[in-house]
Amino acid sequence: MSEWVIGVIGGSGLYDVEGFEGRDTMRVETPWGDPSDELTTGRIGDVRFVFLPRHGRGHRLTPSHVPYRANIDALKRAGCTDVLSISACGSLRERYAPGEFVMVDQFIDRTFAREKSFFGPGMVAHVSMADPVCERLSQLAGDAAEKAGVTVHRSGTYLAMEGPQFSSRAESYLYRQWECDVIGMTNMPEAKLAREAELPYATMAMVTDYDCWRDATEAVSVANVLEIMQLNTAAAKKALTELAKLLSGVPRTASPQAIETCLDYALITAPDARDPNLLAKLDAVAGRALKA
Ligand SMILES: CSC[C@H]1O[C@H](OP(=O)(O)O)[C@H](O)[C@@H]1O
Ligand SMILES: Nc1ncnc2[nH]cnc12
Repeated sequence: MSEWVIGVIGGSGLYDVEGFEGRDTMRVETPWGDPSDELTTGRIGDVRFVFLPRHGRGHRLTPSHVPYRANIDALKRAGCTDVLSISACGSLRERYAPGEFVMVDQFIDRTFAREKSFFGPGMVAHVSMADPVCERLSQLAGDAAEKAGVTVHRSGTYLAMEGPQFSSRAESYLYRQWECDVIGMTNMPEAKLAREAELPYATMAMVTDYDCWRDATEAVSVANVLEIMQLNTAAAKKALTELAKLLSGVPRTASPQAIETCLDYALITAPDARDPNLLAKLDAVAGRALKA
């Protein structure tokens, strides 16, 4: 595997990426239903990208209704080697200001109304989420965002809440006590599913607001998120161009965290206890490990 194929999941405000050469769209069917939208493929320079708007074009899907399993399966079927999430988030820290980007390196998952695994009765797997993001991809995307002129924080804990309502002040204070740095509604279970699919995943979180803990600022609203998002998405698009430049001519090697083979240590169900129907659904995400 030597070519990079970067899957990009665009969040709120990022529904398309102009500037792909050889742009094409494709509908991908998955055993987990339809993904949020068509995939858009193309190249920036000589690097291949596959773009998927998380909430669908027109922002039709709530965070609870995003088909996370179908999205990750579709990106895997489309040949992605790595997946970059570009997401809006609220800041829980004074020093992470609106307009700045945070390369998330940890998550706390407080979502509760979503399918969180490709596995289940008849094929059980337990992947490690100790280090939930691909450090190499995170570093590269952070470097690219800096080259695009953005202030980038290289670590941060992302609290994933169910939504769709924003947090109460008491919740916002609590998450600060838990030492979370940013808050959003979507990157879990996405990161878990990417790991199950052996896809290196990183989150470029674009700060849009201070949630509702900060006395000096009005509480988050969609209006102020969208205002900042317009600036942030322009920067995110520039960052993708810079990422392509960084990857250009660099052969892809396996991730230093061996994410592409993590299922070798995760599958636990005995071969004769496996459910053939579930195995068939797992063809894209776990086909490599199940054949081994
Ligand atoms: C429009 S504000 C709340 C919304 O924005 C974030 O979405 P995404 O992560 O897809 O950029 C947040 O998680 C909420 O879904
Ligand atoms: N304050 C916030 N809480 C949850 N999700 C968000 N997305 C953008 N800002 C947010």
